[in-house]
Amino acid sequence: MKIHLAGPNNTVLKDTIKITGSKSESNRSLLLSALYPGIEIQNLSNSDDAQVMESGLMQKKGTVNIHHAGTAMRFLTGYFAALEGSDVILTGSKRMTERPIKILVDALNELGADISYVNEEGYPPLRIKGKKLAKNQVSLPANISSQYISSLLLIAPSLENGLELELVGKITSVPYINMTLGLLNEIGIETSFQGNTILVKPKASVNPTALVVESDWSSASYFYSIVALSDVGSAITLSAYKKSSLQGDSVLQEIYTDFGVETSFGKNEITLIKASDTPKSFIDCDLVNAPDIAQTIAVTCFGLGIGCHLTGLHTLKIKETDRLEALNTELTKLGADISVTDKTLTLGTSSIMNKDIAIDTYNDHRMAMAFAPLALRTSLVINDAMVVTKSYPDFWKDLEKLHFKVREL
Ligand SMILES: O=C(O)C1=C[C@@H](OP(=O)(O)O)[C@@H](O)[C@H](O)C1
Ligand SMILES: C=C(OP(=O)(O)O)C(=O)O
Repeated sequence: MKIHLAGPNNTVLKDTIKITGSKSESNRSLLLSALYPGIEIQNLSNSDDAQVMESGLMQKKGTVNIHHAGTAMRFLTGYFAALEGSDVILTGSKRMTERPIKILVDALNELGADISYVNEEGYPPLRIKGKKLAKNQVSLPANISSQYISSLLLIAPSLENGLELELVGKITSVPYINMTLGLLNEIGIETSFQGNTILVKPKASVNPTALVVESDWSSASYFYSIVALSDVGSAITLSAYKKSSLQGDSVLQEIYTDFGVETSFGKNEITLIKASDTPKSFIDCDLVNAPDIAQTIAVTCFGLGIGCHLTGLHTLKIKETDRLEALNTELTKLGADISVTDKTLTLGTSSIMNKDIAIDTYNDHRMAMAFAPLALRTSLVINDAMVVTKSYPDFWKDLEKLHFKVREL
């Protein structure tokens, strides 16, 4: 579906929006509840990625297709590898067959798993025959994707002797590792993370617990961008959020002060307020701990006409699409002065914004959602707009609530 998007007539925005649960917390919680009966999950994400995770966990034989969901691909690889009696082909979308998984497969096979490649070595689809994993120590490179580490950590307490992981190299996306450990701790599993070593103690069963998934901070980023591009006095309330979050993308609160957006916490909610019309003139930001908000920040800077230098982006090339190339192409179409390397993005100060440009989304939900706030400055076309269902199925409905004009073409 292709849409034409225009901003609201009144650009002082006021509304309240309930955002679905974090897909990262949801997919971890779903896996833990499959391993440990008695875990109840509240505010589960309604995203495609959580749905494929939930149905994947119910299978033990045959083909399991997780479409575009990186977390489901990586977490289910660990899950099936340690699930005695399972025999599955784990596969996904065409893009998923291009996203590397060798580091995780090598680590699991080293622990005693039986995983082989159906086609190309190092990439899905995988043939996984579940068995008891005999060893409890392994080391793996930590600079490509933290999801490999989280996958091992999630099954770790169910292994007879727990797990000791040694992380090699510079660790990327650290908050996601801490999120995994935080959830293990919430259900009573002991862990430690010191230097490059993570330890997880074994646990045969857990007490009945409710895991309350916080709403998704990466999804909140699009409203930060909308508020940044709106007029002073705008106030958008989002629920359900906690002051002490497991999600690294909650760093948005600090980053967006540079764009004049203040965050105030209420009970289970945040209000984003456009407090000032004088954003910083240049944004310098290392996003190694929060890669999923890179697209949002780059587009906010472009919308405000301010330059930026974003670093720590080396993982963006292996996500839903090569996000650095996608940003380069789409922002150039809009008139931006942009350059990218394989780990950085630089945007020059610019006042040009071409009108009615059709934004391609490359099967990447974040391309569609990151560009949408620009409708406050110019009308846009978003191609393949329903890509948003990967993490945020109600995104366009929520923009209509804010009086954006969303017209199907
Ligand atoms: O563990 C997770 O839930 C995630 C980890 C990050 O991936 P990388 O560790 O591959 O950067 C992030 O980009 C992804 O959206 C979700
Ligand atoms: C990278 C992402 O997801 P995944 O790796 O889980 O597909 C994302 O949602 O931005």
